Amino acid sequence: MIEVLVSEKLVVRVPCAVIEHNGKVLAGQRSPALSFPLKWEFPGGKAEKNESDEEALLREIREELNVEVEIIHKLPVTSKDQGWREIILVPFVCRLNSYQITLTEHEQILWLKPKELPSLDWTEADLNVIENYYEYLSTK
Ligand SMILES: Nc1nc2c([nH]c(=O)n2[C@H]2C[C@H](O)[C@@H](COP(=O)(O)OP(=O)(O)OP(=O)(O)O)O2)c(=O)[nH]1
Repeated sequence: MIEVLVSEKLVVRVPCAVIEHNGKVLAGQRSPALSFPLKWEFPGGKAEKNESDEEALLREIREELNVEVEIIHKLPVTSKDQGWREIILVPFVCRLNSYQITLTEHEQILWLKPKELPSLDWTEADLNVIENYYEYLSTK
């Protein structure tokens, strides 16, 4: 995991995936046992030492969903200040390359049309990701 102290604050880099398939997007609900319990997120997780954002993303998606994805587009980085640490979300639009999903960490997943995404209770940082995803869709 890469954790950098900047001005006494821990900065954590978290690549995450906006996975598209058949016009829908995958949303994952966090486990009740984790931080941000039961909030919705884009699958991904903290990068490890010496890992690029892309490598970390592909590894996390394999670990959490047991599928392969292909990166299509990098969305703007967004951050969430938690007081004691700052989470830097690095979102990538991805497509599925294998289709048999097995959940190892999430409580559940949902496939939603892009316009349906705001109906879920997302982590705060993800609201920016959704806005940036809409912006990306509008330019396609
Ligand atoms: N994967 C992912 N994490 C997110 C999103 N939004 C958001 O605030 N986060 C936060 C939740 C976690 O604190 C962190 C990702 O950490 P992680 O998934 O590798 O591990 P974790 O739940 O055990 O993390 P932690 O909070 O206990 O340190 O980023 C998101 O869309 N996707």
